[in-house]
Amino acid sequence: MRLMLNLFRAYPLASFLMLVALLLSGLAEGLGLSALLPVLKVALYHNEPGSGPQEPPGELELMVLDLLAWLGIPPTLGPLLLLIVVASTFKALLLLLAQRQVGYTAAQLATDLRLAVLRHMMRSRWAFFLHQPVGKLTNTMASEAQRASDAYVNGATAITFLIQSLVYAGVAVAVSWRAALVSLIAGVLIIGGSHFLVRITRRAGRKQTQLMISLMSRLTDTLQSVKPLKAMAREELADRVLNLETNKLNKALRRQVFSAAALNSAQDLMFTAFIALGVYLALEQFSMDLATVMVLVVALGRAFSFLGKVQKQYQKLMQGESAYWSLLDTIDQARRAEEPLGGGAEPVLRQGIRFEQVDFAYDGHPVFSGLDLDIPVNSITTLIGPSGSGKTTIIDLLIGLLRPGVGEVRIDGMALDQLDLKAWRRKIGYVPQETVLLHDSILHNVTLGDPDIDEARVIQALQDAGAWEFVEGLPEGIHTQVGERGGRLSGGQRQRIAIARALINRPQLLILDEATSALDPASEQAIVATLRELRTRLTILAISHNTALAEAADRVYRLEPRGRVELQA
Ligand SMILES: Nc1ncnc2c1ncn2[C@@H]1O[C@H](COP(=O)(O)OP(=O)(O)OP(=O)(O)O)[C@@H](O)[C@H]1O
Repeated sequence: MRLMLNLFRAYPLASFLMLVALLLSGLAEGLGLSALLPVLKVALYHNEPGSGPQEPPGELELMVLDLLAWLGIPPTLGPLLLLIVVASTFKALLLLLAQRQVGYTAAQLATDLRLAVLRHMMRSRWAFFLHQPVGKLTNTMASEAQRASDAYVNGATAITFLIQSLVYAGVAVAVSWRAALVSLIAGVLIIGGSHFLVRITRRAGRKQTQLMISLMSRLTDTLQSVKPLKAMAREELADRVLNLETNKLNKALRRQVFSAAALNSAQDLMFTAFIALGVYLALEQFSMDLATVMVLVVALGRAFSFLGKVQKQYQKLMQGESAYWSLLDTIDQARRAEEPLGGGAEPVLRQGIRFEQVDFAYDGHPVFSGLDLDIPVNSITTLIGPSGSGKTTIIDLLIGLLRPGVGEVRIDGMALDQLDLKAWRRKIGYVPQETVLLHDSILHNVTLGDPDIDEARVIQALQDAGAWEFVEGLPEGIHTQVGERGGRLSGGQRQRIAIARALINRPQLLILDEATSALDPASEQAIVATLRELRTRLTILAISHNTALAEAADRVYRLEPRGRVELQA
């Protein structure tokens, strides 16, 4: 129920409207039911209501008769039945209104949660983001957000049923408070007795949330490495890894389904047995009036039935609740890891970039100490060096994704910490080591969906990246779909699209992290020629294992293991 309170606070107006509609619909339902007693008396005794042979009219009956008198309607069968129909219509309309509100809020909740996860993850520190398994994030956004939204619907439905149950119990109290009190105690005992089944579901729900996170992480990892698995005929490895997780998940699901079914059967049985006993005692032992007993059976029967439904909805709420808390926890962790975005000064790059006595370590493992580096504007600087020597780390420090432990990265003399980091990043065109294209057209892959970029600019960027020649030759040109992760293009073609993507926003600094590694010598030469031309208008920093980029560079820094850096040219 903590979840419902949380959500009521998050969506106060929607929740208030829902509750008002539910309460009014409950009142309308109660009114309809209250008219049942006089109707039965008229039908059973063919007489005026209130003049039955057995008992003087009760309070409830008098209340309905007073209402009819006030409305100027005669208390005969026709108007009484009409009153029931009108009250039911009101109830149905108000319930529909409340449920529509619940539906809107639930959909809004799922969207808000998904956006919050995405937004906070995007704003988090790079080191934090690197530790997040992709599968966990997809699971959070797809499955957990949906389960949390379903849990809200279950909670709201439980409240609807609870109100309806209270209305029926209220009518029963008005008819005979003694019978109602005994029934209430029995109801509480039945609900309390079967509550252990709800607890089983809650535990199974928590287990399901944990297992789904782990399963989805493994699944995405596996799907990303299908090619080597297939190439080496080792698909069954994936099967084995996933089998264990899915079996555990199956067990949790089985427990959930069984406890839900057990609750259903146990409740039905106990409620029916109790009502049968009640009818027997009322008619045989206490010689109660038949019409009164019939109304009591209807009112208490429905009150019990709704109370049972409250418990079942609560059980479902428990299933989904853990997904909501897990999702909030993910959001909270990302929020606490929010990346500081610098001091706010406008960055200017007219002279150059300088690393001054930079020390950097990953979790206590030093990569550099006292690193000095100069990257002058309008030139090509290339970093070379063995794998693991720290080339990518230098780039991450320059982008501001990582912070130096000691020393400064300066842009035109200004420390990166003092700059508006986002404004600095907007000046950068970045081509990563592993090119991942989106499952969309070449146009979309270059613009990344920015509607302000026109086709002419895309073609220019493709020309600058040396990609236009092959794109022009494709049947649908820039509208060609590249397939999943760009699978319909060759490695070199994908890299050139990625370079065009980096150039599209006319950056001042172009960073290429081994971006030409998949190119054949001719394509690489073409790119190098392009970079030489671009050098007149932008600053280029490249990591390369290939000689062509090193030869074209104005400066080459060779990185050695243990953080030594040598300027070669
Ligand atoms: N996120 C990380 N957490 C911990 N250690 C890391 C992390 N990223 C890199 N390292 C370590 O830091 C060192 C430098 O890594 P970096 O990726 O900068 O090297 P690189 O020169 O770019 O290598 P390559 O040429 O293979 O891409 C390596 O020893 C690496 O193991």
